[in-house]
This record gives sequence, structure tokens and C-alpha cells, in this order.
Amino acid sequence: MARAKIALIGAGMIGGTLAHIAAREELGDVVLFDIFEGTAKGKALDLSEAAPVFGKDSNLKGTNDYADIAGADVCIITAGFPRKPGMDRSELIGKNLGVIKQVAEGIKEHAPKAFVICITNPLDAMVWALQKFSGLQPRKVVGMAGVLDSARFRYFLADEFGCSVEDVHASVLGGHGDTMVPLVRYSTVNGVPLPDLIKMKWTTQERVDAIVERTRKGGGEIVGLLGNGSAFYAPAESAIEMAKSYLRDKKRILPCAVRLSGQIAGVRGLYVGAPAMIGARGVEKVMNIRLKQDEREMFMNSVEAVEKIIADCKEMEPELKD
Ligand SMILES: NC(=O)c1ccc[n+]([C@@H]2O[C@H](COP(=O)([O-])OP(=O)(O)OC[C@H]3O[C@@H](n4cnc5c(N)ncnc54)[C@H](O)[C@@H]3O)[C@@H](O)[C@H]2O)c1
Ligand SMILES: O=C(O)C[C@H](O)C(=O)O
Repeated sequence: MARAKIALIGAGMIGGTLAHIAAREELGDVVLFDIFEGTAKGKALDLSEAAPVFGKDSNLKGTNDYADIAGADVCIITAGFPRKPGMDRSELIGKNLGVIKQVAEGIKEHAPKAFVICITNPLDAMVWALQKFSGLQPRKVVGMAGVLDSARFRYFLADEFGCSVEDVHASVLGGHGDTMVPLVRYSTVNGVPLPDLIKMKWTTQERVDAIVERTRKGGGEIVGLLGNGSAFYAPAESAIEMAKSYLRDKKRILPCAVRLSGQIAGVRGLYVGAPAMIGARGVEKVMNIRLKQDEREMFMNSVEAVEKIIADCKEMEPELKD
């Protein structure tokens, strides 16, 4: 059977890390695309020269020609600009909306059957615009944020309890911004929900509240520390998890930015984070979780934040207006 083809649009910090993981895990052949041809070719060659050392076979190609992504099974998009310390992700639309338009046209022309995972920020608005510009089926276009946000939540909780990260499960809903909704009631250690762990005196409500707040601002914490760029290891691992679920038809249920059609709080037509089953048909199901009043309010607050960014995108690109 032919190897899968994985197109990485954007060969910067996340794009290079994605290529490294895909090659080490022999997920398929990799095409690294970037407007800077040298960056894409240089990283592809460097990784090809690493492959004999780690002993895995994948073809890696660097390019600035969309024709090279033809027939890709998966496209992961990181093309665009990261924020700088003090910036909000929403301030990136001025630069990144135009980039997403170009990327959407490239994928529509050369890889229209691919499963497309967008990472570029501001995430929920960019994946919404990507689907609109490309006209691809919504079930084949998703955004990566929830896997990352819940991984941060899991790490902070495992650190709090001094236990393995493997035994902590957590879910984060809503837009990928400071209004995201880490779901305390649905987050567990060995199946035991956080509110029970508070009753068992493993932690306190105040400490859980602080962890929720740290999770919401997790991206900004890394941006502040790096000074020039944003997180790339955890985002790349997160997107690979989503790509693997599609390529291997694993039907993982992962928090992803998906286009909702009423499953959560009746929201329709908008991309926001929700638990979704990812299999060979793309998004195969979205969990219609029921929210309590306070959770619903937080979720709707996050939805409003995404709607505001989308309204700004429509002003910039009238073709995005319905
Ligand atoms: N969704 C998330 O959870 C999440 C997490 C981390 C970063 N991000 C976002 O991902 C994006 C990429 O981050 P990064 O750290 O890899 O940035 P980076 O600057 O290292 O890489 C971006 C790459 O995109 C390329 N590029 C720019 N315009 C392009 C175009 N028109 N066509 C093709 N390539 C183009 C650049 O040359 C660069 O190599 C940023 O917008 C960042 O905010 C999102
Ligand atoms: O915070 C950022 O700007 C990058 C990304 O969205 C993240 O959460 O790490």
C-alpha cells in the first residue's frame, strides 16, 4: 500500500516540528511548503539526513509550489505569523487572514480530498475562514487547539497531584482564547472527577481555580517566556494526534475546533472547540454534551469572543459575508 502523504503548509517552528515527528513516526511522506523556499527545502533536507540515524523511511520534500501537495491525505496549516508578548491572538487577523485565503486556494486546487487541520491563529476564526474560502466539506476541515489546551490542563493537574500525566483526562471547550472553558466537572484522575478530588482533599477549589486560569492563559505564558515566537512542541504533538486518528481511522474523541450544527448550547455555523470523533470520514460525530447554567454562560461568552473576530474578518474580506 502506498504511504500516506502529509502536506505541511508553513515550515516554521511548528511546521518543522511536525515534519520531525511525522518522519520519526513514519506516518507517511512529507511535503513541507513555505513561501520561503529555502526554509522548506533546508528543513526537508536536514530531516532526510537525520532519517538514517533514527532509522525510519519517509520521503521529505521542501517546496514553494502548491502543485507539490497534490493528492495529500492530510494538510496541516501553520502558515502565518505568531503573536508577540503583550498581543492578543485576535490582533493577528490583519496578517493571517490573507495567508489563509492563499492556503485555502492552494488546497482547493491541489488537495481537495485532504483532511485539513488548521493551527494558524486566531484559530477558530482562521479555520472558519479556511473552510469558507476553500468550500471543502466542514467535516474535513478542523482546527487544532483543544488537544493543546487540554494537554496543558492535564499537565498542570498532574503536577498538582504528583501523579502520571497518563492518568489525568480533561476537556476544554470553546474558542482558543482567554475565554476558553476548561471543564472541571468532566476532568478526571483515574475516572474520578475533580469536584470529588476536592472533597477527598487531594486539592482545594482555590487551587483548581488557579489551574483553570493558568490553562486559559497557557499560550500567553509561553509567548512571554520565549519573547520571540509561541509554543511549538505541544502544538505539533497535538496536531499529529489528530492526523493519526484520521489516517488510522482510530475514532479518537478529541477536543477540536469543529463547525457546530447545534450540538452544544444550540450553536450553529460557527467553528469552536468541542469533543469530536475523528475517523476516516473526518469529523464523524460531535459530542452533544449538556452544560450546566454556569458552564453554558462561560461557553456562550467564548462563542461571542469568536463571533467578534469573525465579524472583523468579514469586514476585511467581503467574500466571507454570507
Ligand atoms: N492553534 C494553536 O493552538 C496554536 C498553537 C501555537 C501556534 N499557533 C499559531 O500557529 C502559527 C504558526 O506558528 P509558528 O510558531 O510555526 O510560526 P513561524 O513564524 O515559526 O512559522 C510560520 C511560517 O509560515 C510561513 N508563511 C508566512 N506566510 C505564508 C504564506 N502565505 N504561505 C505559506 N507560508 C507562509 C512563514 O514563512 C513561516 O515559516 C501562528 O499563527 C501561531 O499563532 C497556534
Ligand atoms: O498563544 C499563542 O499565541 C500560541 C498558541 O495559540 C498557544 O496557545 O500556544
